[in-house]
Amino acid sequence: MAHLNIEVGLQGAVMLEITQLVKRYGRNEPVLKGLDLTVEGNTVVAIVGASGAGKSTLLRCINRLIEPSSGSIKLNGDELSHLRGQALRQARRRIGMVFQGFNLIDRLSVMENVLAGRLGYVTFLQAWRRRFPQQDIERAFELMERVGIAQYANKRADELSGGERQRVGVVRALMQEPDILLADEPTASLDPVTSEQIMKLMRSLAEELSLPVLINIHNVAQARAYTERIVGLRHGHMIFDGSPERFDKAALEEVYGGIEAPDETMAPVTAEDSA
Ligand SMILES: Nc1ncnc2c1ncn2[C@@H]1O[C@H](COP(=O)(O)OP(=O)(O)OP(=O)(O)O)[C@@H](O)[C@H]1O
Repeated sequence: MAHLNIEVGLQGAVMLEITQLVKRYGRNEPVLKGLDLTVEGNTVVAIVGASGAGKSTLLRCINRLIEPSSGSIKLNGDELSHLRGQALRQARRRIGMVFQGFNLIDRLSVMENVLAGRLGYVTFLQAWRRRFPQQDIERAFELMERVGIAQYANKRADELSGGERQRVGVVRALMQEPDILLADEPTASLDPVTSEQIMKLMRSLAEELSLPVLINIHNVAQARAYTERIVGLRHGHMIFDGSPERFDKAALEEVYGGIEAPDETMAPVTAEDSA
């Protein structure tokens, strides 16, 4: 597969800066309790933690699917946490999202699903008539070629395997020309081999497109093998932030509190895995 040489986002390194982020649902105890996180350049960051630690809440605050209770979220210096209406829609297209369940429209073709990533850029009429600019179609083919799904462009999305569907999800997110990619358990619905292929793909794309990627992931072995930085959440606090090499058994136990930390999640990082 060819490597990409597509300019995405702004010139220079992208920076996400989260300061003292708090999220409370209703009157409950906060789920995120004053989180600070800065991500730059093309770093691939794994967010790990036991179920309920606040991983999805963090990603949803960043792309503003939910409203942060307080704190600041800046993307390339622009404050996202208070945006509304048109400004929020414009900010959202700078944030690509990849989902565990792929979130494709089954009855539409792969190409139509991919072009959905451009909906934030075209007029209502263009979208309704499915008249996308030629350059969008060319970019779609280039990205589909890169991830190995160009031959399925005219197939219905529900005719593809899980791994192929997730590649469609990744391309759709990249069609937004995002400044950052967020992935919420992107491999949890896939078999182990396909999961590793998707992790490897996201890592390569981060490098090729100079895109920071934040991945919520339960599989610690994959986090260690395919990301450059691990952030561990526990009860809404960040209790680990470091390289995969530093994420040892003690760190694992601290993050997971002694639960959900089976031995196989400590599989060693190999050179081949990290390629
Ligand atoms: N919409 C909501 N309303 C109320 N509470 C919520 C809502 N969404 C999440 N929560 C609660 O917030 C806490 C953190 O949830 P979150 O989904 O962020 O955790 P997570 O680390 O992503 O877990 P998992 O790995 O199981 O997806 C949980 O206790 C959850 O029940």
